[in-house]
Amino acid sequence: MEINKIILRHVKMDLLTPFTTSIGTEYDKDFILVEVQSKSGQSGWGESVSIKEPIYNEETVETNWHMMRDHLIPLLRKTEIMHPNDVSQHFLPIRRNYNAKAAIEGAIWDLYAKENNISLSKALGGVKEKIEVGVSVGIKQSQYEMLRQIESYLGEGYKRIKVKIKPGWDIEIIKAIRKEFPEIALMADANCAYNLDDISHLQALDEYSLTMIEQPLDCDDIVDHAILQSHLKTPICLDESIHTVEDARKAIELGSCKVINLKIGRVGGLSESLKIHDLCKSHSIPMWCGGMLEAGIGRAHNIAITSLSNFSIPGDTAPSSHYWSEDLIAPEITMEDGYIHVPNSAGIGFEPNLDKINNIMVTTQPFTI
Ligand SMILES: O=C(O)CCC(=O)C1=CC=C[C@@H](O)[C@@H]1C(=O)O
Ligand SMILES: [Mg+2]
Repeated sequence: MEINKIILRHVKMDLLTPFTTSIGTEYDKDFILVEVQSKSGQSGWGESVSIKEPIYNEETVETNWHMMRDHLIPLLRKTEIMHPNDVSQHFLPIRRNYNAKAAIEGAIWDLYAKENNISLSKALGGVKEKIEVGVSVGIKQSQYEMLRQIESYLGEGYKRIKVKIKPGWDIEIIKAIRKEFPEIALMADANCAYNLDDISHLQALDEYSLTMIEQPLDCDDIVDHAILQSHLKTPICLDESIHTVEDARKAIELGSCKVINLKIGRVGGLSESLKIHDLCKSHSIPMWCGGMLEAGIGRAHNIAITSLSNFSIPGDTAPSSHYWSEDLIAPEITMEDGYIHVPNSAGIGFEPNLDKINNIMVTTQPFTI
């Protein structure tokens, strides 16, 4: 692969509706788009999932820009990329900064798929032509508002409902949801809001047939989740705790979880995602693709990875119109009867809308390679 230019774009988009979790509320998204150009004239696109504040992980838009400009892009100038799998190897000397690494690596995967005239899904080993879509419902002001929102999402066809919980907004809201919707596929995401003193409290959730409880304990924990899982009937799903395939191996070996939420940005890119996929598949640990309120570029990458066989649970891959008044890709991502079709055109299968991107741009900088 003959990459000769990388363009970083810091953009800002307003969310259609604020999104509240146990760690905060997002009203808009600042994030970085990565365009990788090759001598062939093709462009590959990636999107960083880092947000303004370091509240989900330690990265921010600012740290991304610094890491990309001062460390990751200079590294690429000194190395040769024969295949996208080489990128994460070249990035190994740099610790963590997984969101920044994934955005660049994802753009290179997209470029590679385009230059080989195959979809990103096929380049990754995808097997599905359409994926089931779940939706993540933020914390609401009241039970009534939550129940009406879920009713509305079910009417749109979503295959799985994920609700956010935290101390004081957990047992009662899950009980109310189950009373009104006894049969739906329902899961809860705690975003690290509990600790081992809450074991008996969380055991109360076991009677509501949740498909999983996501990340109940600390964001870097694997050991205590194993203790908690031994006390719960409900499967634990890990999100924030899993940064590498080694984390996933340890979690599986310790029995810390029975499901893994895969986020391409959290694990440093698609190559690591494939390793985690194959490990989970070999241990019969089902996966789903988590969301980070991505715009269309990042969402397109999520659709591609979700087409792999072990992604057996609907992910947080709602269509463009769930998040944005206008997405930054054309065509936008749409959902039919709770499914999104996996593009079979080259690369991520969606073109960047450069007019939209220029209108929402905060700053941009090109780098020659
Ligand atoms: O992208 C979506 O639709 C779901 C977003 C979502 O649930 C999250 C986004 C960012 C951080 C977290 O609060 C949360 C998650 O844990 O998945
Ligand atoms: Mg989560």
